[in-house]
Amino acid sequence: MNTSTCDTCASHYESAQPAPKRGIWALMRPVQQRIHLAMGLAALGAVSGLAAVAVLAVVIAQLLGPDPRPWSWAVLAVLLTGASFFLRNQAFTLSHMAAFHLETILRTDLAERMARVPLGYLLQIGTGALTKVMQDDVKSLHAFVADTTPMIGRCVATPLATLALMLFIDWRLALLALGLLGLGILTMRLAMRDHVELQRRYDDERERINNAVIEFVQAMPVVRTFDDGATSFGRYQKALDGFRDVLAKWLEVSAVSAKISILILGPLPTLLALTLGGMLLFTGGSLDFPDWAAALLLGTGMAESLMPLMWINHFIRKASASALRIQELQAVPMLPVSMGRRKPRDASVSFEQVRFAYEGRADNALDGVSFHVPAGSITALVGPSGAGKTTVARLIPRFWDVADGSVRIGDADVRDIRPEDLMRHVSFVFQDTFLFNDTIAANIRMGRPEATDTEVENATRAAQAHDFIAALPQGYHTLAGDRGVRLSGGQRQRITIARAILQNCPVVVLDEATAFADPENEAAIITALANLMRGRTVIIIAHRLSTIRDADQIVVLDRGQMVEQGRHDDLVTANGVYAGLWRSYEQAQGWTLGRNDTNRA
Ligand SMILES: Nc1ncnc2c1ncn2[C@@H]1O[C@H](COP(=O)(O)OP(=O)(O)OP(=O)(O)O)[C@@H](O)[C@H]1O
Repeated sequence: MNTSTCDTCASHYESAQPAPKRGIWALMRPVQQRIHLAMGLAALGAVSGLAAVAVLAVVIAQLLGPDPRPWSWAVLAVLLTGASFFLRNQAFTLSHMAAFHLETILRTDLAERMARVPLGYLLQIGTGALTKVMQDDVKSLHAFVADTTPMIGRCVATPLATLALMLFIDWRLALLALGLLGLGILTMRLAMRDHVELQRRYDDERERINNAVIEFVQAMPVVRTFDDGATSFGRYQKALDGFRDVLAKWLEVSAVSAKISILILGPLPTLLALTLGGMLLFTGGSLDFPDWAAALLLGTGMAESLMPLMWINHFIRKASASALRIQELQAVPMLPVSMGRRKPRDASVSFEQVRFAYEGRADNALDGVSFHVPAGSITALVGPSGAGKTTVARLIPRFWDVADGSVRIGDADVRDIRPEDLMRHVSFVFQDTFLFNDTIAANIRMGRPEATDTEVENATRAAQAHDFIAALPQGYHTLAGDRGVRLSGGQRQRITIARAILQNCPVVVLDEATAFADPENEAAIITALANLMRGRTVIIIAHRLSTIRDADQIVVLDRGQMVEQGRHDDLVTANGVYAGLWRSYEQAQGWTLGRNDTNRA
């Protein structure tokens, strides 16, 4: 993206920097030392446990010897067992602390990034996908660091340490146990053949089910008005069938070998092999009883200690997928923060040769758009659907940055204005009003946190919202938002207007604010908007052309270009695009009245 027209932007999009390392281990780097320590402690705990078993074998040897006084060895076995518990416990405490720390780091980092990536990007990916990454994926990484990393330490250390001890005790029995272990690993690999492909298909099918469920639930009100839900339920059912097929295939491919590997890696086959092999050596006189007992005690668990690797692999894959999604979000280029700190000189707004294209679109959404909005005047953006009106409105608060040209407020390029200053100069009333899960007063106060109760009430009265708020069970202290009271679309809009009035910015951008209001609400909203617009520079998108008849200036857009500019009467006389839109608008109004008249007749 070209930022050359921005005078003093110090930083460029971060994508210009070399791509950082990807993957789960790269993401865990901030807590890497603690994780390594946790893995080391877990490994040491496993080795202590094995050492305790080996010492028990010495105790047995002592008991069978000529002078049976094994007490000091018994005490050592107890101490080693205690040490094993302690080290295991420490490893888990450490890994859990690392997990919490990593979770805090990731959540803070993602939240800070989300505050700086283009708002338009957030709109594009949608809140569902964003929530999944910030909640589920971060949680899955937490679980991996907390529970799986110490397990990896143990799984690696146990078979190695057992093998070393076995080799020390009797190399022949060690080789016997190793042979079984090899056989187990071989069948395990057989069970996991085609695993990568099947896992990919499994993940895909799961994703399809998730999407089908979301679609099924979200689209329910729409679907049910057209059919009985059979279409979307059909898609859901199909996704379930696909999932079942993958599972069946997986079972078919791996069931037998998985069972065999579980059997081989279980303790019994090794026990049996070591008993029979040991018996032969013992009766042949080349193995004494204590060594045999030690090999039996140690070797039995060697193969079994590999079993967790089967599911650890699954955890690593799951956490890696989460890590990649988190890193994708982290890689979104952030809007450059201005070092210029320019302040707008006045409340005028101008677009200068603005060109802008949405990512992935070959055509320009705006192409060379220039217009000037003098301070304190009202400019209406008009044009057919897809002309670029919303894009113009969204470039002012930097939902995106322009590709060429500039958007200026009081002669300062918006990219040179600090975000806080931009917020202080421009307020926005968009269609999709969002209310936080907090009291109505707190929602309005977001416009100016230090505002007094009287100021909040005055703004609310000007926004025609005081009466309905006062009538709510807890008045201004009623909860709004997700878990709060249900407010109508028009009521929510008036709360947003109150927020903007309280914010008291010299420039106001309105996006079709009255589009969905019912007649009663509409009258209230028009009064509220008139109060908001008074004395301010206003840029308004309104489909209902009657509301903008008196605008100081109408900017007519068509296919991303400004095709006309002027006052209503002049544009109607000019008989161009606006005149056509106006005629259609009047006809639509007339059609409605005509129908009503007919009905009445
Ligand atoms: N997020 C987006 N990603 C890709 N293209 C987009 C996006 N938003 C808008 N567009 C495209 O940019 C062009 C201008 O869209 P814009 O929403 O600004 O038009 P509009 O005049 O506000 O339309 P409407 O009156 O229907 O809301 C259209 O071609 C549209 O398809």
